[in-house]
Amino acid sequence: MSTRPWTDWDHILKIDPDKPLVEGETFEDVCETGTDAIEIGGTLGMTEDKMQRVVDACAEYDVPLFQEPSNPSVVIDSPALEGYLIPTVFNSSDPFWIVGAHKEWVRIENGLDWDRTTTEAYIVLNPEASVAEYTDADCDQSADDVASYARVAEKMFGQEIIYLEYSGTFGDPEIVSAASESLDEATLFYGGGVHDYDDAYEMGQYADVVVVGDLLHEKGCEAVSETVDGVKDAHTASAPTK
Ligand SMILES: CC(C)=CCC/C(C)=C/CC/C(C)=C/CC/C(C)=C/COP(=O)(O)OP(=O)(O)O
Ligand SMILES: O=P(O)(O)OC[C@@H](O)CO
Ligand SMILES: [Mg+2]
Repeated sequence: MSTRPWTDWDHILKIDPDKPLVEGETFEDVCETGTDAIEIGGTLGMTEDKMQRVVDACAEYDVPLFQEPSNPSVVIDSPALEGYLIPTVFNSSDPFWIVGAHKEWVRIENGLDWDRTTTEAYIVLNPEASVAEYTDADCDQSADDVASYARVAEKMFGQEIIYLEYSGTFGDPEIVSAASESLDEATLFYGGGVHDYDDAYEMGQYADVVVVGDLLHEKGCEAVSETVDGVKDAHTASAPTK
């Protein structure tokens, strides 16, 4: 993996292996949406088999593939994967989701290929999302709290990726803006409820990378491509920043 490829990304498409594509669309279409990278992962219903099927279906196209496992048992070892983005949930009330699952993974598997493995420092902010329930996240966080978590993740824990996760709902741009201002070098991912060009443009003004998930499964590839345009236009309009 080239070093820190996410520093060049604007957009990630997250494929949930537990959800079908829109009827008539193929993984080739998915790989041609213009996204910079594909993350494969979801919270519920994950299995190694489902992960493997998506990786295999995308393997022959050019877009870089990353697995984002929601627990150690679904990690797959595949040469088609450019790397592994391993969540750690900073605002989880259960240390298992901050460092415990990771310890178990390393204890049992010794991790994988460290050169291809990076953590994502999640701050989970939609209490209705499965990921919030799954990780017992405390989502009641002000802009100041989120900005401080982000800064702690970067400055004290050396995290390269900070991920504001609103999975399923559009987040608060003021919170995303505050997090963005609190970071120096780390890459800020934003994900949640991005459904069209304007949503992507709005969050793209603050986030380095906008992550789009459900839209692929609900509306399809053309809608996803519009979100790619939205975030890229936002970044062009505000360049040069970082
Ligand atoms: C140590 C290893 C290998 C794994 C543990 C990794 C951790 C801490 C996972 C915590 C959960 C998490 C942050 C999963 C990432 C994927 C994600 C946020 C998917 C989106 O989830 P939702 O949209 O809430 O779920 P559904 O779409 O499945 O309903
Ligand atoms: O599914 P959506 O709401 O687009 O969220 C994207 C991603 O952040 C989910 O992990
Ligand atoms: Mg989801």
